[in-house]
Amino acid sequence: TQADAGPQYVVEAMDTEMGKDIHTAEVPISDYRLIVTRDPANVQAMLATQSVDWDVGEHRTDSWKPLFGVGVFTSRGEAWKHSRALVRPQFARDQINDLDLIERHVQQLFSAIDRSHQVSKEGWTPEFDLQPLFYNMALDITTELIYGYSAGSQDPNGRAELPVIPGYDTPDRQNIGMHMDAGKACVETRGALWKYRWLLPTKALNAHCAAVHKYSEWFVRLRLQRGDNYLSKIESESGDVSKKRYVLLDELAKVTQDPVELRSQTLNILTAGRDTTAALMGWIFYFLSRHKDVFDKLREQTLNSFGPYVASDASNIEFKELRDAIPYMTPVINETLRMAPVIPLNERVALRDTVLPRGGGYHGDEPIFVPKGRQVLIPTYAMTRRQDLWGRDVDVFRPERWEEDGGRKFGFEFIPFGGGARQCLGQQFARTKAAYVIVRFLQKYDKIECTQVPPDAPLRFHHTIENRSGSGVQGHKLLIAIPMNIPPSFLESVKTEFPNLEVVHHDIGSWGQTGVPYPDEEWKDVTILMTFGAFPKTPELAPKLQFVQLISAGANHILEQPIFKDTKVDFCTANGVHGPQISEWVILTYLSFLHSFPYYLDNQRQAKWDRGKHNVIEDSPGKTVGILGYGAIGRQTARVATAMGMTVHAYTLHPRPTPESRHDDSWAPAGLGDPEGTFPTKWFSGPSQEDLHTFLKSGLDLLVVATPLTDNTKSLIGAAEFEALASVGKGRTIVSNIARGPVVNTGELIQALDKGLIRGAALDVTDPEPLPDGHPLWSTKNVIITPHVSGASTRYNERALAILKVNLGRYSEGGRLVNKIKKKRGY
Ligand code: HEM
Repeated sequence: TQADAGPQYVVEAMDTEMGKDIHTAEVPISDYRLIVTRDPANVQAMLATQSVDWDVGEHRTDSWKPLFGVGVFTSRGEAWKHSRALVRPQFARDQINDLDLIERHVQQLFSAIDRSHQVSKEGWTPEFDLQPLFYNMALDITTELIYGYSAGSQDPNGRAELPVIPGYDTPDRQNIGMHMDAGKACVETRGALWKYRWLLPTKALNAHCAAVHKYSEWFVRLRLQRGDNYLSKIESESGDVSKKRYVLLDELAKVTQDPVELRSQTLNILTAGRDTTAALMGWIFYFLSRHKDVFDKLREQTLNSFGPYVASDASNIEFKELRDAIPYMTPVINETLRMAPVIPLNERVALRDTVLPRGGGYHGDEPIFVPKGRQVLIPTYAMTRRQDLWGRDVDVFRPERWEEDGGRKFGFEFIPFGGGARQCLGQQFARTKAAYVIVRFLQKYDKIECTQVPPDAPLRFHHTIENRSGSGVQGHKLLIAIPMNIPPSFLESVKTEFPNLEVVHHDIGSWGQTGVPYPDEEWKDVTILMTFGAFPKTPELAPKLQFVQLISAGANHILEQPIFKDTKVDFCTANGVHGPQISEWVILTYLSFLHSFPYYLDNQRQAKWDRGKHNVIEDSPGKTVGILGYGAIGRQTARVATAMGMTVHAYTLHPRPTPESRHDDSWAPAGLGDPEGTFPTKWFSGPSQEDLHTFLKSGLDLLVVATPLTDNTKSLIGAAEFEALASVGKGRTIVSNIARGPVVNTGELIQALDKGLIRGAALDVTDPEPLPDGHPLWSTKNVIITPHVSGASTRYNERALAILKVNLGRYSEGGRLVNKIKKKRGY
């Protein structure tokens, strides 16, 4: 679906188009018919009791085969039986739940967090996305379990050295995750377009398949060359040689020596085991961060059983205890899987003419005929959203439901791990791994806070095995072409959070530079660009470009660029970078007037001790600031002014009558600005001069001009407006312009100051600009002028990069980009 929420769409479509009590339907899709059933009785028949009549469809098997070969996950019929018999015994062994292995990788996860996210004095790390870290960790654990050596994605510098196989290049451990993800993305598109898959280009898919195969083949070759138990005896990355380790490839090679079979079976397990558990852990922490009561209860039980965190010692955590010692653990994991089944859609195909037990007849409770070849969609997600099965609070995350009535028993209405003949082989391993990671996390961290806004935004699922958060920039290339140094800590944190995003930085000479010293052919892979105004020579050179993050708060300078005008590329501004420094400038100059600072500074220059003006000094509590244009700068100014005891009046072009309409979802540094729009006590709006004057006559001590310069705002503040201010303010208003010079009519401003209609003017911008020598404004009384510098701050770059990071996160989640420019409007 457009919203990329296929599983939810199935529920909504069934509920609205058929009714909440209809659970099985046949739907025509283009030129074929599909059965959808969320009836556990039918699901049980297909997966278990009548499984001989059913198998997975060729969409699944044939679309996956190029990438992972024929294995337990990608085969049907006899080939599947053979595969299952080969790998199943491995999962019955306790050694597969190797807690030492998991512990080492959990420690690397903690180190990755510590490296990139400095803890504040209050003990909090900055906000970051855990999901990609879980993907890395799961990749490392699964590759080590399967091949003996981990991909080392969490700690590339700490990778164990590989032996040399003469004539074979060592495998590309750096990029295996990226190739798997990008290959999977191609496979999914092929699967979705199944009949028309021949329309799709195959070059990228072939390249990813070749890279994934080559990776696996290298280990298979090593094992076959060096013989039995070679892999399990190699020194583990911890340097521990004392214990014989479990390595899946070692064990499988005792049964078959066919290199293609070994490659395919191990890759099948690698894909089945990696993304699923990573996504599950992501969802668990998704819910824990939103449910403090659950977090606290689980943490209390964890500490009671295993004590507080000791980095070097996890030896008291036993496999069995993980299951039994923390009663709340299974309810939390189950409830997560109910709310967010990692595989929300499954399917089967009828191998022969057959029946499903329910869905037919007038009341829908009689069997239905299913002809051979008909595909049946099993919306796992829809079954765990049925109120009649789970209760009215079905949409609420409540682990306690699993503890009620002596513990909830479940059947085929809860099948996150499938069921029957093809039930997941890794369920135990996945649950152990998830429980172990939770225990170590809760031992180490006493709180976790969700920073998503709003925290209860709808869940988004995709039809494939993944949690949408944080993984969506895999295979992307970010080019940063800006005139600034990028702190290594920033690059490091981007690497950690978006491990498969390629980042290239060009420190171009100046803001004005339009070209990037970047060969034309290199542009072709760039998908994300950060710049002020440096673009490829033609849009065609960057065909994959998806979004551009500008480092400026405005976009006037790019409106005529073909890449802006003529393409669908999204553009985002750095709106919000200026809030803190410009609001400080506004208050600084305002207080300078109140505290007679220009007078005292002049005296100081002349070494003159003269208290002359002290009896006219004022302070600001109780005074009123009017903010013309309530955007990022205005909102931060309102925050500071409110803290000083001032009253805030806001003016916006369009009315903001409801609390929602006062919200602002553009970027602001954490804890700053006024995202909710709650500081103004009065809100004015309207396009006419009369509307504007109503605002100006509201008794303003300070008027902050913070509106963009457009044809409509040119000379917006002129003689009539100064009169309006004076009619109520009696000459007490100070006008502060931090917008653009032409918004205020310069000649009429000078007259207003001369006539005493306003008390003073603080101008960071003038018209003309730069203000020429001898211009009368220089010598007008009660004016403070600075040369367009209020937006400068040593922290500008840091904030611009923070916006980029927010947008990388949002883009990767498929979410709405922050500060996105509406192209028609131009800002
Ligand atoms: C939260 C974690 C996991 C979930 C939710 C999950 C879910 C599933 C589901 C729903 C199926 C059945 C597919 C079908 O009916 O066609 C399945 C199959 C399978 N899973 Fe998992 N899985 C998880 C973790 C793992 C892990 C960690 C491994 C291995 C290390 C694994 C190995 C397999 C294999 C080999 C199959 C194929 C079984 C067959 O077709 O015979 N899974 N999994």
